[in-house]
Amino acid sequence: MIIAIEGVDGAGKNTLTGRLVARLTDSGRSVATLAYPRYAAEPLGPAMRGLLGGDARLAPLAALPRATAMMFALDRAASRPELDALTDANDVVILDRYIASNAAYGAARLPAAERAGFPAWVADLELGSLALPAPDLQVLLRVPVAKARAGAAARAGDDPARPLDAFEADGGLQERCARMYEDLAARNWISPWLIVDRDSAVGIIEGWLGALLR
Ligand SMILES: Nc1ncnc2c1ncn2[C@@H]1O[C@H](COP(=O)(O)OP(=O)(O)O)[C@@H](O)[C@H]1O
Ligand SMILES: Cc1cn([C@H]2C[C@H](O)[C@@H](COP(=O)(O)OP(=O)(O)O)O2)c(=O)[nH]c1=O
Repeated sequence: MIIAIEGVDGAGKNTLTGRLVARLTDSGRSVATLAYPRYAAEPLGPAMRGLLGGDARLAPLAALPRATAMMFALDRAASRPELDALTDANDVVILDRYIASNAAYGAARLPAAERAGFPAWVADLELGSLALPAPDLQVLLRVPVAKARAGAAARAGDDPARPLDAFEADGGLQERCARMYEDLAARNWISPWLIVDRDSAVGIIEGWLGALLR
């Protein structure tokens, strides 16, 4: 079973993923995780990092939301053997971001008139052309954008190796993204969604999984 954790930068996806792994492991489930984008995976990882980090050589690509989204989608397509192996070997695979990140961030980067149609473009590309598996459950970790931004900024301050990237530094983008996520979750885009906050997230997700894995 594939669960995707989604939300704006600094929402707490990585923290929640760790807590879920601990809780599920304690209850005897086998769990694996995978985080997208896969910065460490050649050949696309360094390009995605450069694109988000403002590498001037990639500026023409970074300026095009569809080109940027294509890069993230191709990273997922290239991860398919790893994703399939993890899915086969475990009860639960938790993904820290997946296809909906492209729908939310890509739409948020487009002019308003092109936004509404973008999630369908992503679904056609990733579920259609690239034949990626739909997640069984998508979790929107809902945190006020100002709070998430403060978390991302604190993390960047604590870790010199992790400065804010171009998307994280753009407050307007994060606000539009949060609205896109609300829209995707409200209409259960490509699969069922759960909306949770930081405090209740682990318990609610565990409850859902208990029913699904029975
Ligand atoms: N449940 C929580 N309660 C309080 N702080 C949290 C919680 N989850 C995450 N944080 C803090 O918020 C910041 C961003 O968390 P992180 O998990 O790295 O977010 P993301 O993976 O969504 O970017 C970190 O400083 C983290 O310690
Ligand atoms: C996985 C993915 C991420 N993104 C964006 C969201 C983030 O702002 C950015 C980087 O992902 P992020 O998870 O924030 O990586 P890290 O926290 O390790 O730097 O890429 C997309 O636009 N589409 C995608 O498919």
